[in-house]
Amino acid sequence: MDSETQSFETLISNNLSGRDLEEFNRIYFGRRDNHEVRVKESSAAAAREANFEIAAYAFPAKKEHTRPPRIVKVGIIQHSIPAPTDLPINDQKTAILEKVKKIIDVAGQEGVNILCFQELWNMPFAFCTREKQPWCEFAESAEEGQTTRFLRELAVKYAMVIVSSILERDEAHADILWNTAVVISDTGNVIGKHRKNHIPRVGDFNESNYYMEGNTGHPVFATRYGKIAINICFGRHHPLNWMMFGLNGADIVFNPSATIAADAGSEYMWNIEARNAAITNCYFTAAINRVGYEQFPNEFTSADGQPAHKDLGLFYGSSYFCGPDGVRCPGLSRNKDGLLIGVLDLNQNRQIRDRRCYYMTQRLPMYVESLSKVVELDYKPQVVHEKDGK
Ligand SMILES: NC(=O)NCCC(=O)O
Repeated sequence: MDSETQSFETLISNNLSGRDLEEFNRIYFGRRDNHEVRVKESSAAAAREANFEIAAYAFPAKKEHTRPPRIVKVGIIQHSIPAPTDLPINDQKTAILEKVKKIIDVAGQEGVNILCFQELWNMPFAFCTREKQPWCEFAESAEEGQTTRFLRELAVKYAMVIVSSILERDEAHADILWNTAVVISDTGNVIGKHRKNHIPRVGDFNESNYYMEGNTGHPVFATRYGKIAINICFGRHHPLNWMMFGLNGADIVFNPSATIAADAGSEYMWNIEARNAAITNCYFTAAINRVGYEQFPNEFTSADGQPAHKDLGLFYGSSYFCGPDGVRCPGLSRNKDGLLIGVLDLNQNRQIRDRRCYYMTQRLPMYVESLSKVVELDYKPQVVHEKDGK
């Protein structure tokens, strides 16, 4: 699919209809009817005006006798960078904040309770360049930086929890950088932060030149609306990363990402990974990707003998939600900004756990024993060979 392809879903709906489309939906998404939820006319109008897509889907649970429903409205935003990357840093950042504020306002009007952006949403994804200047200047304090201050106000205004993935400047520790998700409460306080656990070393994703693997473990943040966690981008290839957030009690795990169609990002894997994590860990997942091309002033190479270039390739958007039963909703487009809203009944998590018993059958002690052997220097892989060719 090239950058002109609007989305996987439009490819399907342009070519299937009626019973065939229903059957496709049943087999691929997990349900015939996607449970689309109507957004307010004013939200649709604001989205048209600001040129972004808006869509909402419900993920209901069965009615229970002993617990009321736990319905949470969750919003995810994907967006392209609006300003050229050769503008002064502050101008670029202001342009992004102004653009995304229009989408946040619509999320607020829709009553979104928890909102999450794409990875490093307030800057271009410049790590492909390997240049330290000027890109390191985008870094900010997680607690007191411009972006957190900007979001605190909006969090209070809309009584919204906001998850904001930024390049963190750790002033308390010699000014080093981290790739950090900041969790801002609906009270405006910073509840805490999580630093990216798995840093890519693939293709043009040269992030390891800028920051190290995170040191915050697998925190789950207890918000007014539910327990949430953040598995930042490359961590989606690591099942144990997803697993730990589940073991710590997450209801919803966000996967703010910056990924491209080429091998390094692998668009065909995007649809599977956050979905598989939702299934195996019996929680909701929300996968969020950047959109568009980001052109940098200087050429860089990929160390693969191919010509130097100035962009990473297309960030293909396609953000989506998946429920603990593995049912997912249609994704946002591949080439347009968007706000996707999931109306999630968190009761579904326990209902699926009771039904499928994946936690009960997990065998953690067996894996603890095996893994503790694997990390030993003299580990011998458990491979059984045929004896003497007999
Ligand atoms: N941002 C990031 O970790 N990207 C790495 C490529 C990928 O696996 O998506």
